[in-house]
Amino acid sequence: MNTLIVYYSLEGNTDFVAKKIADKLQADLLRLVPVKKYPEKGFAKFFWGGKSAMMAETPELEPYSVDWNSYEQVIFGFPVWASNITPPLRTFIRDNHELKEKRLAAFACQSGKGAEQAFKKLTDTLEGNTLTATLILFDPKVKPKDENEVSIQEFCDSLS
Ligand SMILES: Cc1cc2nc3c(=O)[nH]c(=O)nc-3n(C[C@H](O)[C@H](O)[C@H](O)COP(=O)(O)O)c2cc1C
Repeated sequence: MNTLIVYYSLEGNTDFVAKKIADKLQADLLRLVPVKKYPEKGFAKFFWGGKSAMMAETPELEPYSVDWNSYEQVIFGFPVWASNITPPLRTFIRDNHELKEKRLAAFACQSGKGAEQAFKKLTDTLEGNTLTATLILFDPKVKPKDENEVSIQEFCDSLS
């Protein structure tokens, strides 16, 4: 199934997983980049990112293009922020109503908890569409584990 992986990553964990999934499924990658970058370090990172997620902001994105006729399936990837999806993904979903017609799945990276809640909030943005599969990983780039490889493979198997 022709698949597009749409993701945002601040610190590389989601990017790490997105590339693994793309490799296994022969999927294309679209990394979302906000025009105004989020701080990457210290208190400012948690403060501005957390606030933006809690307020369900929709930041402007750097230009991208998607040929929607080419894809039957879209996989969203995001880091959990304040038990929510990351704002750049919210912008993408708002701007691409073609998603209503696609098979959708999602994976989330987190350091503690909140992914289940974030998936519920993600589903709320999907105009009645649902997620066929979800995957949660714990800081997979900085804390690599064999079990992550297994769960990534199972996720991909359930989608192909
Ligand atoms: C602003 C902000 C808010 C976060 N909120 C949560 C949270 O609610 N729950 C959690 O488990 N991790 C939280 N994290 C940690 C990230 O979700 C986690 O480190 C993730 O693996 C980072 O992915 P990335 O490297 O692709 O950015 C937060 C990180 C940031 C920067």
